[in-house]
Amino acid sequence: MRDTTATIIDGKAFAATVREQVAQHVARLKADHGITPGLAVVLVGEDPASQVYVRSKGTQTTEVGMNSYEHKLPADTSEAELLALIERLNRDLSVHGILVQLPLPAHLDSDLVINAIDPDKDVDGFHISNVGLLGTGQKSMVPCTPLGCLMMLREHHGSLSGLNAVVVGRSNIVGKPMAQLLLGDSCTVTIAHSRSRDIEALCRNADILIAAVGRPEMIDASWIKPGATVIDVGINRIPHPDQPGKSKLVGDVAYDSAASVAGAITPVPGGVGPMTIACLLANTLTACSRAHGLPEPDGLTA
Ligand SMILES: Nc1nc2c(c(=O)[nH]1)N[C@@H](CN(C=O)c1ccc(C(=O)N[C@@H](CCC(=O)O)C(=O)O)cc1)CN2
Repeated sequence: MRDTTATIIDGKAFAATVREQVAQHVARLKADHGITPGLAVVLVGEDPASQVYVRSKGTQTTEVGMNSYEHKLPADTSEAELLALIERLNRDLSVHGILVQLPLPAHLDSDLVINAIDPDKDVDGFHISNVGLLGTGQKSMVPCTPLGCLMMLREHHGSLSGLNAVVVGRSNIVGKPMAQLLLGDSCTVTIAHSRSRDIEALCRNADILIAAVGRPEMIDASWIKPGATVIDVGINRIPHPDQPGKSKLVGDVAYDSAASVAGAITPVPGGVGPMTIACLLANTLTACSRAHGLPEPDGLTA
């Protein structure tokens, strides 16, 4: 083990700079073209974490000068009602971005709902057209969490070309698009998952390790190559070890252990999470610029 500790990649501070850049572009869009980007967020049901995220999205959208449209629907909303709302938002010219907060209640088919969103307004980048465009290296809307990770990696490393990147987790919303983005930046990419053989050895080969499995503190120092950059996407609430009845937020990485070996690491909270919403604002600005045939903001897309 090295006796140094890792550089902390401060996602909270980075997200503030992204929001500032978005705000400056929005001010220019208003002043020069009389355009205000609009983001519609749809929440179905009362999942407490989703309510917090949706509130935060609304507040941050208005703080950067965009219009925020919140649609809160009851948990028993039918698929037909939800699809009708999406259709209305697709046609609404004041709405440039549409996001349906996940997870949806179990009776709703998430794939069907997401694929009903106009791909040009799909600021989550989850629509099958955007998935295909990203996978073939074409211009698309890019999922917010992986985009935030990529921005932090580019800022920390400069070029990522030729680096070994291991993504632990193969979800459609983080693992797979993250791997595509790293490939786009010329990394050598491995996607590891629960069935991977000797997953620790795979990870120890990584110059860049992305943890996106949703298992609290699964990855410790013994999985990490000395000096590697570790990006922790996990957000897991566990019982607080010292305060009975309270909970604590941890990532997929055992932070103290990992930080003793890694070269750089994102904390939880305050790492990837804040970048997710900042990138949602960046994507809304991108969608608005494209809709009006205006140049896309530099440094805010993949
Ligand atoms: N339609 C979508 N649904 C969901 C997404 C998404 O990108 N699109 N991602 C997650 C939830 N999420 C945004 O929606 C999100 C999660 C976490 C954070 C965040 O800032 N986390 C903080 C800690 C917050 C806390 O104390 O609980 C941090 O990590 O510092 C922002 C957004 C699932 N659904």
